[in-house]
Amino acid sequence: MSNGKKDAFLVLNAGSSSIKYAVYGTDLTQHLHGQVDRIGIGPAYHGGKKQIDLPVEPNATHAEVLDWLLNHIEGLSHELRIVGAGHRVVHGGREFAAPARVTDDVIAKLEQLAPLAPAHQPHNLAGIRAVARRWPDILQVACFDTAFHRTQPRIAQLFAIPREFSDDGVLRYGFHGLSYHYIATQLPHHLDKPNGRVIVAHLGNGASMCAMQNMQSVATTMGYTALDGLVMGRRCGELDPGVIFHMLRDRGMSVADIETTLGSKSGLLGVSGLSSDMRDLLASDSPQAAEAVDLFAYQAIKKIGALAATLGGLDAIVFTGGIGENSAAVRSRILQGCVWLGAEIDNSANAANQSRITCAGSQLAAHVIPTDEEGIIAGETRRLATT
Ligand SMILES: Nc1ncnc2c1ncn2[C@@H]1O[C@H](COP(=O)(O)OP(=O)(O)O)[C@@H](O)[C@H]1O
Ligand SMILES: CC(=O)OP(=O)(O)O
Ligand SMILES: [Mg+2]
Repeated sequence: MSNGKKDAFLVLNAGSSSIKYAVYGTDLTQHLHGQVDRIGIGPAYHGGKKQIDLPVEPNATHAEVLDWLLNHIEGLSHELRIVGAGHRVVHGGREFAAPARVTDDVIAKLEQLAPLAPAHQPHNLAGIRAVARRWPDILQVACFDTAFHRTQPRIAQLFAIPREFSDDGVLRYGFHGLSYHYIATQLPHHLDKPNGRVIVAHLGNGASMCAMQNMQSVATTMGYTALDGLVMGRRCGELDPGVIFHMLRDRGMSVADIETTLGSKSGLLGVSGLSSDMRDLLASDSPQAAEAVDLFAYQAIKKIGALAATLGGLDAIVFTGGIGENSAAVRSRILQGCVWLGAEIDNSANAANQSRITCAGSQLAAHVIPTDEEGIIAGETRRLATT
């Protein structure tokens, strides 16, 4: 405490279409929490019960939104003194298997990983730099999306390419690890068999699944980058690598064109031709929007089948992330494809976003658990601040 102000930690979580923030006391009491979403479409701010359109252009960048947000947070938190900041950093590569204090050397290493997470890492690093400018000399902690998946067995991390690549770190790292870490801490409060065979589906603008056994990651759908796996808002997910040769050779596309096409013009946006936002697609009567939603559900069902096979069966599935937490329609579509695994959906529990959305006695339990990446980052920031 200084000047009557209470010490506090700021948490920033920059996703591909959102920036979430929170401010916690040193006892981890949450003082503020909010987010700007729909970045790139028409940013809107939600904080507490307030939802406002931002005083920025509809196509405002993450950097412009961040600038507005830090001013806004400072305005809201004048009784607090920011003494540390924790950041979500999407790619930690091979080196960062645990949260790290940010130093110039750490920033340089994270910068090198930025090409592997172009929709995230630059925003994560911009957040670190913006905080350093505003609150020089405070402790900053980087918490990695990749770290939770380091428990995957080697076989789950390997691509079937020549060994020299894997030896150099071309491996399935997996992402959304802060979300999976939080959900793992919640499984004992929700599931009958928290140590059993569980698939957690983090369905947001980026989407992935994690197969857990004993609450640890044993397999995941994202890979070396966050492009692999499920259909996402703007990312293609699983793709035959031959399509890339076709784009290069037969369409004369550059590497940069291909990266933009697969990383920000594909997924729900590319298939629907309408929007990357699931809410827009569900509200639309266009056949292309319906096909995009069909493909999203189809790929999710397919990946559940594959992950359930690696687990040798399935006890529970947990939905989280913007779509997973809020869309009864999408959860219902996915669970209809899990009847063979013993899912009996409870439609009224599902419509109400309740914690358990399958009937009592359903062989496969399905749950909705809101994620809290910010809470995990705050805990880690305090841990590093006090050790
Ligand atoms: N009520 C809803 N129904 C369907 N989809 C929703 C709903 N609320 C949010 N979403 C979806 O969640 C996505 C954002 O998820 P979120 O996990 O917050 O994103 P990010 O990946 O940027 O962290 C939006 O693009 C939108 O498609
Ligand atoms: C890794 C990733 O896809 O994150 P997000 O869902 O926040 O875009
Ligand atoms: Mg996210």
